[in-house]
Amino acid sequence: MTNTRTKLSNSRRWVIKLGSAILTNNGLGLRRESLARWAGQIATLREQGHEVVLVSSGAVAEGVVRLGLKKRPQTVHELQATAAVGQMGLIQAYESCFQQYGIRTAQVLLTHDDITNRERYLNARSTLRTLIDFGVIPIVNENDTVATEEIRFGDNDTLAGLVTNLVEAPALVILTDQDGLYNRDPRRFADAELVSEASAGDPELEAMAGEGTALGRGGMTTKLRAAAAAAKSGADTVIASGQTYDVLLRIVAGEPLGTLLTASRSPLAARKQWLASQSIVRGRLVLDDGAVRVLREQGRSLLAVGVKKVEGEFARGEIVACCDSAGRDIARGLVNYDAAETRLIMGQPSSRYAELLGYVDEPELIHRDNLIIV
Ligand SMILES: Nc1ncnc2c1ncn2[C@@H]1O[C@H](COP(=O)(O)OP(=O)(O)O)[C@@H](O)[C@H]1O
Ligand SMILES: N[C@@H](CCC(=O)OP(=O)(O)O)C(=O)O
Repeated sequence: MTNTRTKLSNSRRWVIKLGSAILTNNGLGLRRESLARWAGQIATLREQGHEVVLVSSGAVAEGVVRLGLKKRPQTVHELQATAAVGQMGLIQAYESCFQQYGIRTAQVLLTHDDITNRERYLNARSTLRTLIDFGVIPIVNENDTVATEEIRFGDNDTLAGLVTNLVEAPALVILTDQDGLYNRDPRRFADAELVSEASAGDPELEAMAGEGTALGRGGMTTKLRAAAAAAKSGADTVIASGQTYDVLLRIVAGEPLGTLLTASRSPLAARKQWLASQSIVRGRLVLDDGAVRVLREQGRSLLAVGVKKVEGEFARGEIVACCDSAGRDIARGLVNYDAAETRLIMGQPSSRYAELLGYVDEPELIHRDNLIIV
């Protein structure tokens, strides 16, 4: 076992992407027996203490059958309508598989815009994290009714990479119909060799990747891009075959299956480096001496009780600077409340947030994972 495989097996949270190529009967309906097998493995992972977020394709394939069509439609509006019909069946299939293990599931439909827009990003992130905290398995798919490029292209890999960032999972597994990334397309070259490990984002890999199948057309290119995106938040990616026996259990146990694409930084280090590189600071919080001390000396989160003054206008999720009473910058971080809300809760304990704001998001004003000392 390589060091990274061992490290990977210690990951608590896993994003697992199931692609059209293995999930569907050649684009006509879902492979329910395979789905039941993966659900069984995921139930075991949960018993072992792992958290799982699923990114699943298959809506169009299931819609094709439900609508009695002979083949996958061609036009974008027909694909969208077919996905809307099929998504019902997809979710129903997951719900009944997981129900056998007493596990609740939730449907989460996202577009890329939901993830790139800062505020919607934070909302999607809070919802997904809350679902995980509730012990629910989120089943994520592209919101095909409004997406156009992705549905035409048949790519849920990119979404899986973005979801990995969103839930800050240290590990992403992409299950497809090949054993992993080969040095060239194994469907076209019989002598293609499997790449067992490489760095995510290595430009040399793209040259090896070809197009995908007719149903899932992203092929290896989109999987490599997803791994590069996941690596930005410090996640390692494994690309493997969904047909391999007990594939998920074995990958999580650290067995060297498929292709491992490693991230160069840990998730926390990646986030802190991203924070340090951001130059736009939207506002300033003046802290009392006690707050300055716990931030600096104990690496704690910032609570509103330690804030004396709020300067500037900022939205939830933007970056603010924190300074001491003499005006010296001591930290910066992503703030959980906007400027008006922060003015209402400053100097107050978290227990009063609900009364002052009418609701509570997070108990911290800036969580320690989203804070760097400068
Ligand atoms: N270098 C490569 N290594 C492995 N598979 C490749 C490579 N280049 C292209 N492919 C193709 O990518 C396909 C998987 O991608 P895709 O059809 O998009 O699947 P999914 O629906 O799982 O996302 C494989 O069937 C394979 O033919
Ligand atoms: N979102 C769509 C299709 C996405 C898709 O096929 O992507 P992929 O599994 O990456 O080939 C669906 O559920 O049918």
